[in-house]
Formats: sequence, C-alpha cells, structure tokens
Amino acid sequence: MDSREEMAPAVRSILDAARERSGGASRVTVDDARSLPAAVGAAEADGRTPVVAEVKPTSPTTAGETERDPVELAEEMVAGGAAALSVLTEPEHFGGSIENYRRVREAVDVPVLRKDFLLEEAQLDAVAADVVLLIARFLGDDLAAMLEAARDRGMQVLVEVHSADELERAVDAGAEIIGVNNRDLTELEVDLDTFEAVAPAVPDSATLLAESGISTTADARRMREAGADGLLIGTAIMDGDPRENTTQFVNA
Ligand SMILES: O=C(O)c1ccccc1NCC(=O)[C@H](O)[C@H](O)COP(=O)(O)O
Repeated sequence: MDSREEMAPAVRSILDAARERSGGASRVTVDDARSLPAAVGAAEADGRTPVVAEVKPTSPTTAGETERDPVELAEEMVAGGAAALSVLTEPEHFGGSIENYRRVREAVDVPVLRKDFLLEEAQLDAVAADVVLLIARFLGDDLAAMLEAARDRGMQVLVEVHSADELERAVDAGAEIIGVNNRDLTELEVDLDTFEAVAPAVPDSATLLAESGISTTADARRMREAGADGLLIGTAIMDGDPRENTTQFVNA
C-alpha cells in the first residue's frame, strides 16, 4: 500500500473512515449471487453496450448530494438498459449505505456491485452482495486473502487496478473480474489513457471493466475499442436523467 503522504487528502480520509467501520454481526453466505460476467455477456449478445450504472449520491469530486431515492434511480438505470448496477455503501464520503444496497438489490433483478473501501474480512459481512469491490492498491499483500474470503461467502469480486504492477498482483491473486480505474487515487485526476495502457495485459479469460471518467459516448466507444467488456459509469449517468443517460451509453 502507498504511504499516506502519497495519497490525496480525500483518499486518506476515506481510508481512515474505512478502518473504523465495523463488519456484520455474523458471517454472511450468498447462495443466489447474480453473475456479473453472465450479465455482461448477455448484454453484449443482445447488442447492448454492457453498462454497470452506479448509484452514487455524492463523492469527493462531485458538488452537492442528490436527494433522489436510490431505488428510483436504480430502477431508471435498469429501464435504460443497464446490464448491472453498482451501489455505493460508503457513508461518509459518498452518501451511501448498506440499507441502500439491500433495497436496490431487492428492487431489481440484475447483479449489484457493492462499492466500498473494504479493508477487513469482517466488513464483507455487512451485507449479502452479488459482487464486492476490492481495490488492489489499498489491500496490498492482503488482496489474495480478501478475495478468497469473499468467494468463500459466495460473492464475486471485482478487483480494481490502476497500473501494470497492480494488474500483475490482481492476476496472481486469482482475479477473474478486473476493473481498470482511470481515476488516479493519488491526485484524483482522471485519464482515459490509463485503461488503454493497462488493458492489453489483462488475460482474455477475465471480464474487463473500464471504470471512471467515462463522460461521453465517444469515451465509451474509446474504452470498448481498447478492450473493455463493460463500462462502469457513475457521474455521467447520475447527472440529469439517469434513464436517458444510461440508454445513451448502452447504445454507444
Ligand atoms: O468518484 C470520486 O470522486 C472518487 C474519489 C476518491 C476515490 C474514489 C472515487 N470514486 C470511486 C469510483 O470508483 C467511481 O465512483 C466510479 O468508478 C465511477 O466513476 P465516474 O463515472 O467518474 O463517476
């Protein structure tokens, strides 16, 4: 893991809060996880760009916080053609909650990613999730153990990387769903070149998502041309009409 000094202050604060968050009261087992790779494949077969639309009430790089109901937003995204959803459960910096995750998963029938900054095995037990995000940069040497702990519970894992080195660690740890984040967590700057640089080394067998900074349909096409099986899009879908925005990306 990077030293604290190398991280943006907002990211230091996110990690400090994550270290304080408790896990679930008891171990969770998921026996009905909805498959993210299958949903991505089905959208592709259907002629839709596979979009993982994110319910993201706010973030360190977003002005203000939406007051819209997460379930209403999620239903609009699915109606717009999203193959899957991502729901923030981080409360302090993203306005998310475990309750939002539970309510959204109950309301839709697509796979739902739990988007959080998980550092400890017990934090996996906060809610039964189809897919959890594990960030290679933050987990360092604990990545393989966390991945196994999530799979033991029946959850799929999206391993997020930002560099060739992190990708190598993700592959060594056994990642099968990989997200290349275009947002640099040191400066919080977004650069779509990141995906183009890292994607060629991702094994063909992995389901590969491009994450962050996809603002236009031209960006979406660019990420697809660079090898993305699916696109994880938050801000550009949340900003305005989520159904229309999702449809635009689905038809990109
Ligand atoms: O989105 C942020 O401001 C942010 C800041 C610090 C750490 C992580 C952050 N985002 C997490 C995400 O993974 C994004 O929400 C996701 O990739 C969607 O990105 P975007 O489409 O650019 O909203």
